[in-house]
Amino acid sequence: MKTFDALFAELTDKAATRPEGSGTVAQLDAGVHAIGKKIVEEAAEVWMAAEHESDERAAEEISQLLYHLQVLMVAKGLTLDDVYTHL
Ligand SMILES: N=c1c2ncn([C@@H]3O[C@H](COP(=O)(O)OP(=O)(O)OP(=O)(O)O)[C@@H](O)[C@H]3O)c2ncn1[C@@H]1O[C@H](COP(=O)(O)O)[C@@H](O)[C@H]1O
Repeated sequence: MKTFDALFAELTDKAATRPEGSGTVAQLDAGVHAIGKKIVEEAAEVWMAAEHESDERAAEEISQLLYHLQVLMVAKGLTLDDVYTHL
């Protein structure tokens, strides 16, 4: 099972190596504005799933929100430590 830290390492590598067909690379190329809009969309989906759908659906939407937050971190050049220091 993938962890938050392992996903971040994977996305950081994708940004550096830019493999063909990577959705992450496409999002990074779209830029911070587009990634930010995706985060807002995913956050709304988390809310709706938590209030109206199953726990499994809510967990799935949360995983997608975490992914998009990580894409934004990579786009901004933020590290895990930059965030963890505020937890
Ligand atoms: N964990 C994720 C992940 N979660 C969410 N997403 C993306 O976020 C989208 C979720 O969007 P929705 O379900 O809201 O569907 P949608 O609105 O139709 O999506 P779009 O049309 O906006 O793409 C998915 O379609 C994926 O594009 C993810 N994309 C990739 N990963 C992981 O990131 C890693 C790198 O992926 P690639 O860069 O694609 O190789 C791999 O381990 C992947 O499993």
